[in-house]
Amino acid sequence: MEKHVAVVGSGNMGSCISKICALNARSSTEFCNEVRIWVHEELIGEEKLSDIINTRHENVKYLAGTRLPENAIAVTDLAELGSWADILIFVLPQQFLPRVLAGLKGHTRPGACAVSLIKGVFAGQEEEPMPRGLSLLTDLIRSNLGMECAVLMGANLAPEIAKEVYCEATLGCRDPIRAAELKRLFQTPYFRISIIENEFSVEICGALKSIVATGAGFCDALGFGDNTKAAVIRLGFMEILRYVQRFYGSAGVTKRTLMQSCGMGDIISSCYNTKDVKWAATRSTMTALGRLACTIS
Ligand SMILES: NC(=O)C1=CN([C@@H]2O[C@H](COP(=O)(O)OP(=O)(O)OC[C@H]3O[C@@H](n4cnc5c(N)ncnc54)[C@H](O)[C@@H]3O)[C@@H](O)[C@H]2O)C=CC1
Ligand SMILES: O=C(CO)COP(=O)(O)O
Repeated sequence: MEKHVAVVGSGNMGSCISKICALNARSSTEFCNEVRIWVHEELIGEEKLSDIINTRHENVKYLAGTRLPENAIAVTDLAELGSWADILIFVLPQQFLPRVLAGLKGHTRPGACAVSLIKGVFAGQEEEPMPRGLSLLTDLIRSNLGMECAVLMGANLAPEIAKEVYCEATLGCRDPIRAAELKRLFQTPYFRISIIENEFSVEICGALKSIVATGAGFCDALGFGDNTKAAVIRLGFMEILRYVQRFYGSAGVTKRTLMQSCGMGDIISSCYNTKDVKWAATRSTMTALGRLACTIS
């Protein structure tokens, strides 16, 4: 039976991965030709974004200039999507995940699985019906939807993937048969997938690299050069290693994972060109942090 593939999220990266999956599905007998993308509906002028994607085959807001395959179909009903999909690929900013999971809960197919591309951790607040404190985003997906969840992380700047410029990604998946299936869904000549069995290790790398990228952005804001930034990257990398050994030693995060695209690769690209580094590098961020430091001291 052909598997139904759904991408939950239609931003920069969601559109890129939809394009990849739709092209791979088109030339495969393993996956259903139609790949559905869940769009958080918004108006672009007078037109709905989902209508624009389905008629012009371009996500004009989040990935303008890239043609999406015609078998990538935008949808807006989460429950209907959940009831249809065998593989749910989550790729949306983490703050929206709880609401999206609530919309999918109770509307999933038996035997369906998930893959998360979302980088970060969930910080639960008291008033939310979610766990308090820090949780892995994949644990939220597993516990809310009752399905296995793999991860796909790497040095994967969406605008470059959209131009089909070579990059690598790491698939964290403990089940070797599912890992091979997902690799067939995601891999292209310009998007090369390596498999690591330890899902947790891949996910935690994607979460922690943002802290290092923020440090690299502060270097930019302070006018430090590339030597200092290289030191921040090296020290940040060592700190990630120490952090995971100290807090998750038994979870088996190894240097092998850290040397993959999800580790070393993502830290390098993120310290030069992500929203994290750009945010940290702005003068207003530095001014706000300076004020905060004065308040604390
Ligand atoms: N695994 C990987 O290698 C990569 C992962 N990412 C991750 O993918 C995630 C998504 O990033 P992008 O696609 O760049 O996002 P983006 O910043 O381009 O797009 C924002 C998305 O949020 C949606 N949105 C806005 N308001 C919403 C709401 N109230 N509810 C639900 N959705 C809403 C928008 O429709 C849009 O799809 C992030 O967590 C990012 O870290 C990004 C690049 C590579
Ligand atoms: O992790 C990322 C790319 O690898 C995400 O980058 P942005 O946050 O700039 O979208």
